[in-house]
Amino acid sequence: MAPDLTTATKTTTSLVKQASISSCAYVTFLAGNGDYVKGVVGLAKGLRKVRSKYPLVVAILPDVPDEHRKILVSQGCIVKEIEPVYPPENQTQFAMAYYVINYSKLRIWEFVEYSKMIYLDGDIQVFDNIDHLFDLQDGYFYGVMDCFCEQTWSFSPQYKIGYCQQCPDRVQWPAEMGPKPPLYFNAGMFVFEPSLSTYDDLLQTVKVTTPTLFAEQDFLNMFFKDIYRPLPPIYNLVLAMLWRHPENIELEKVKVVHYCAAGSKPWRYTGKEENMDREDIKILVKKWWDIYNDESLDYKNTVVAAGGTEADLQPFLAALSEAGVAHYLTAPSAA
Ligand SMILES: O=c1ccn([C@@H]2O[C@H](COP(=O)(O)OP(=O)(O)O)[C@@H](O)[C@H]2O)c(=O)[nH]1
Ligand SMILES: OC[C@H]1O[C@H](O[C@@H]2[C@@H](O)[C@H](O)[C@@H](O)[C@H](O)[C@@H]2O)[C@H](O)[C@@H](O)[C@H]1O
Ligand SMILES: [Mn+2]
Repeated sequence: MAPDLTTATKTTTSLVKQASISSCAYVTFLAGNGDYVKGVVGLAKGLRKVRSKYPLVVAILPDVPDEHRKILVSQGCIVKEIEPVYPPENQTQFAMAYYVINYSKLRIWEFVEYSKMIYLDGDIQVFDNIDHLFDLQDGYFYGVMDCFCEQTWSFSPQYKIGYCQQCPDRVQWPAEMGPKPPLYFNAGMFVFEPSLSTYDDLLQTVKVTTPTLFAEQDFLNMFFKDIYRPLPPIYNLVLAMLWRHPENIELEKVKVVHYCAAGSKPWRYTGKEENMDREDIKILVKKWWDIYNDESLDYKNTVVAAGGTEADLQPFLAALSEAGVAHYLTAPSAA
């Protein structure tokens, strides 16, 4: 017996009231006409599965095809087109050539219709509700510390001496190399506050900052170093931590998984790359696919499961969208 619309209406009204106060949202970034759109669809469904009460905004570059945009809207995402941001002309070899497009992530600071946002890469999945992170104290930049031990870091001074912030006593930072690097976050997940003044400052600063190995991730670490506050690794498991620093990870407590290790993107997974034949990796990839393939988590089914057809709920969905609240009502748990 589907709940009557009165219930849905009450839920809607309270959600609209709440959102207009907090105006929070998750945000991710999509570029190109390739298969990362699958990552974003998986993320949208994962946030629904954990019953997040906030919407997912997708900042897309102009090269994202209409067909992908329609898929994202059909999954309840708020799609916002952004212009690319390019670093100054440079001879720098990025750790991965395509990192140059990641500077475009900086546009999300312009989304000032939201007071606080959580950025998540498209190759991230949220397996437990993390809405409580929106209650973190304002005025800081929150993210999870990265690891410097993977091959992708081989051109960095840290890698060359075997130093990693995840185990600072294994190899001490030598005094002759100057001060120890400040704590460094992985830019695949962070909690931030959109602000036009910060946005302008970011864009001005990027124009005069020489690009380095990890592109916008290095840039953001430099820019926010004075207000950066580390979050526990459960909020952004950089997969390499499983084999580089297993002592720092309790996999059963992890809430957010970042499929950034080489060969770990679930939608391209073959199991052939180094470490990709590990049992924990196979389990995490399957967990991603279970959500991606779960039709009960599709936006259109969650609206119907809330007791109405999409047409019945249009006025309320429009109000929700206006208030920046999640586009869907909490459906009976799919699990
Ligand atoms: O062709 C691409 C490459 C990257 N991205 C976006 O940029 C983010 C950062 O790239 P990636 O996650 O591959 O970097 P990694 O975390 O693996 O270093 C991705 O998660 C996507 O959100 C994209 O949309 N299309
Ligand atoms: O453009 C630079 C990127 O740098 C980061 O990815 C890296 C980092 O995690 C390394 O520590 C890993 O070794 C590596 O595999 C991985 O690609 C961010 O996840 C991504 O969003 C983006 O900012
Ligand atoms: Mn990533």
